[in-house]
Amino acid sequence: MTDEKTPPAPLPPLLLVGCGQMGGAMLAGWQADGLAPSVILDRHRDDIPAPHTVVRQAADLPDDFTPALIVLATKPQKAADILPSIARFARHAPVLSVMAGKTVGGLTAALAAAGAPGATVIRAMPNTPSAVGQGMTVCFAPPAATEADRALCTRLLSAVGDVAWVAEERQMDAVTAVSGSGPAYVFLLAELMEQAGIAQGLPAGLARQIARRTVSGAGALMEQSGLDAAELRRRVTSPGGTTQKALDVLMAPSAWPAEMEAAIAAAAHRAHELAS
Ligand SMILES: NC(=O)c1ccc[n+]([C@@H]2O[C@H](COP(=O)([O-])OP(=O)(O)OC[C@H]3O[C@@H](n4cnc5c(N)ncnc54)[C@H](OP(=O)(O)O)[C@@H]3O)[C@@H](O)[C@H]2O)c1
Ligand code: PRO
Repeated sequence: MTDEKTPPAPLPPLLLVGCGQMGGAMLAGWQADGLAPSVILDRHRDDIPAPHTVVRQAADLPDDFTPALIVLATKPQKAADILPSIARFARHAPVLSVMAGKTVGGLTAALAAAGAPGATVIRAMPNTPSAVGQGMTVCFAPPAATEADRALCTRLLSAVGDVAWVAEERQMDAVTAVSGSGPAYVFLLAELMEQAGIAQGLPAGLARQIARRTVSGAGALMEQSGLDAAELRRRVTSPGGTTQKALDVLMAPSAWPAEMEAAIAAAAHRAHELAS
């Protein structure tokens, strides 16, 4: 008998289409987890070491490559250009799209028109903390996807963070607005706290250090404590103290509560628009 856990299955060979901010973030995590020799299509990357192969244009994709999964990580606006060039691989391997907005139905139809009828398409919305294994990815699979397809996606995406699945595709727009775009809201918070610290007379370097560390430290505390965010907030807020004065500004009904709701609604609306 041994207490040692069975190691997870090795990550399979991928065709990664687009290796920019999001594709690159996921690839960094997958490389750290022993990704099998894969092919990356991106015109800008020349820094990805063996055993992986980088091609700059779709015409250079090797005919004899048999990926277990095709990951689509180009901008949604480029989907129509790229899909015909990868359709030949989609006849044999499922497609995992991380493109905001693009629907399973739309991608499946485009692949069928490009010569891959009946291709299996699964959607995922990851975020850039995947680069450090702290990602949050939410997936949607249509009924045509098999349990093996779903397990493959879960295995791959759990190598770079947490994974959840939704049963209704329309929920992907809200997910995109909250966790896909969400790191940007948190980074903005760090930026604004730094600027406000400088406005209060702090040296720029110190303002930067305390803003960044406060954001990352609060995130780590939330993660490790498992407590509700609201309870952690209350534990900082002494009655009649300094935090309460700041929260009176931020939590006014027309301030952050309304602004965050409007911001997330705007992002979700844009995700919906990107479908077409
Ligand atoms: N960034 C995020 O935080 C995030 C989070 C979740 C989901 N996503 C989704 O992930 C996708 C990628 O976003 P991103 O921010 O990573 O975009 P990005 O940085 O522009 O990455 C896409 C990469 O693919 C390359 N590319 C596109 N078409 C190509 C072609 N035909 N041949 C060779 N290379 C090609 C692009 O080069 P060019 O720039 O020259 O075209 C670029 O290097 C989007 O659909 C987005 O909705 C992004
Ligand atoms: N980045 C992509 C966008 O801004 C999708 C979520 C995060 O459209």
